[in-house]
Amino acid sequence: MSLEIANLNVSIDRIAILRDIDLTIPTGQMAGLIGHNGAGKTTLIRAIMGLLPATSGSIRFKGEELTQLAPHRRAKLQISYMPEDRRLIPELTVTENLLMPAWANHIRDGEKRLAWVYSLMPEIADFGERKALQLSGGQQKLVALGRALIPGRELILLDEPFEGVAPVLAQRLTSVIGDLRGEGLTVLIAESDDSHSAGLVDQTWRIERGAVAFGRKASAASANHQHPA
Ligand SMILES: Nc1ncnc2c1ncn2[C@@H]1O[C@H](COP(=O)(O)OP(=O)(O)OP(=O)(O)O)[C@@H](O)[C@H]1O
Repeated sequence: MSLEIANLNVSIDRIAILRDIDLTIPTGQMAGLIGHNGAGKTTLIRAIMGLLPATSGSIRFKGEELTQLAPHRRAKLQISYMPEDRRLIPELTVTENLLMPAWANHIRDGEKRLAWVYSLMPEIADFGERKALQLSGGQQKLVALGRALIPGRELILLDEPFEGVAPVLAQRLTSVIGDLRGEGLTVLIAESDDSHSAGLVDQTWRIERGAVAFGRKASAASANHQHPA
């Protein structure tokens, strides 16, 4: 079941921020959401998460109309998000930060999920006992991705995952996100340009001034996906 957004309008303080957004991501695919600063990427992600109400329109996932569901009910649909500013709890260890959504959402197999995240990113297992505040910005992005993956088994929304990250770590993030293929996850990657996501995604949606400008298939990524090397 895909993510299907239709005629979505979102206002903040009565100012229309998102206008008639139509966007679909088939299940298990990766999509890029590309737009300049202020185009509305974060607003769209927050609306999907239920952190901002829709003025009108529909967001459907797994057959459920999300606009009618409270944020904690959306979490039960195994939707999660990696915020642009990471929002780790600085005084907690990496492991504690990763397990936080499992505790908050009463996820029973949180430890198993943690082991899976550590297998995807062994480097963060190495500093699992360190406090989040001791990590570099790029390392924190890896941890924030891992934290999103603990509850996000169906749909994850990545808000500028590569922003402000040194090139080597950005490459590493790209590779980890690429490894999510075949896990059955539906993934949306917001970026100001497609420099990192172009090689990852099946399709790209462009957003300008709160409206989707166009969507297209990223044929190279689709082809790679269908015919893995
Ligand atoms: N709390 C708010 N109050 C008023 N306007 C807001 C608020 N949040 C966002 N906006 C406005 O909504 C528009 C879209 O912002 P949004 O953060 O979604 O853009 P973005 O594409 O994610 O860019 P950025 O990466 O700069 O955050 C911008 O014009 C912004 O000024």
